[in-house]
Amino acid sequence: MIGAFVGIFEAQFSQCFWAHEEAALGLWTDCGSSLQVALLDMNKTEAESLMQTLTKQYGQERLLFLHCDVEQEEQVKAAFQKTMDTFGGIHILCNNAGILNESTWEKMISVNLVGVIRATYLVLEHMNKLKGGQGGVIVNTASLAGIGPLVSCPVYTASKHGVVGFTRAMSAASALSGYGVRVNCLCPGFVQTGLFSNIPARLGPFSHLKDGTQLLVEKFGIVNMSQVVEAFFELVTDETKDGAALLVFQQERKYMPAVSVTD
Ligand SMILES: NC(=O)c1ccc[n+]([C@@H]2O[C@H](COP(=O)([O-])OP(=O)(O)OC[C@H]3O[C@@H](n4cnc5c(N)ncnc54)[C@H](O)[C@@H]3O)[C@@H](O)[C@H]2O)c1
Ligand SMILES: CCCCC[C@H](O)CC\C=C/C=C/C=C/[C@@H](O)[C@@H](O)CCCC(=O)O
Repeated sequence: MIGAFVGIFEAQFSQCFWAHEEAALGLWTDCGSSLQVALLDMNKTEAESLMQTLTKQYGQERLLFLHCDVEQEEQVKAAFQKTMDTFGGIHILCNNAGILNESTWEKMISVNLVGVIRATYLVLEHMNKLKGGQGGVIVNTASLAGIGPLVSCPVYTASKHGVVGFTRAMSAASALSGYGVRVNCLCPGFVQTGLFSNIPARLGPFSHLKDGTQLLVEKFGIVNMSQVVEAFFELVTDETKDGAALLVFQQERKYMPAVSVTD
């Protein structure tokens, strides 16, 4: 799991993650009797606090924290190899790392989109059945802004549209190639996390559009983190879901049908 500390996954991690353990373990024959988790993130401070909590609940042998910057190929490669060496396999990858700052838009593309592509290609070296892997599932955290434009965040919107498009194409490429790896994406609405704080400062040249964004927040409301984690597990455990974009609203979650140019 990448970028899973502060924010969406951190708060609900233990309650939801282990509640779905049996369903997740049932997907692969080589998983052993318990779910093991590698938490990769560049935020070591937050990691240490979460790891202490999880270790008390689930034991050190099932958890691994690895400092990893998704912008750095060698760090991602090393983190996946360490995970393989420690746990013997990788069956689920969640590409969750993401940032929002329209002033540093190249970095946002590098983390939010290029980082997802990089981690996907590197994990396939271990997951892909054609390379000796056991298959698996990849869930990329996109956003509702990956489906419809968030006017005040044009490049964030582009990065998330890219994640949705990459997910759908990678899913089809994997299926047609026989990799045995499903690829889905999560599209949550607004969630109260670090990324959602101090919004005007994050809008850069579009800070004058902050009021419109606030109206959108009031219109859509705030999604609870547990709703996002539950949606994540639906994409992991439902083997019929491949190339899916699951939208998570405050009151419901629903799938966004793929659009074809011949529709
Ligand atoms: N908060 C929302 O309203 C919302 C809604 C929809 C989607 N999302 C997406 O959810 C994901 C998680 O964001 P969040 O809201 O929890 O924000 P957050 O800032 O609380 O968490 C983001 C996590 O990603 C990590 N990260 C950032 N850059 C990284 C890098 N280069 N390498 C490795 N880790 C890195 C951070 O350390 C942090 O742990 C992001 O992809 C975000 O775009 C957020
Ligand atoms: C500034 C906060 C950024 C948070 C980014 C997160 O990824 C959450 C994005 C959440 C919602 C995005 C909604 C986008 C909606 C638009 O595409 C458009 O459909 C809105 C039209 C609404 C209306 O009818 O007025």
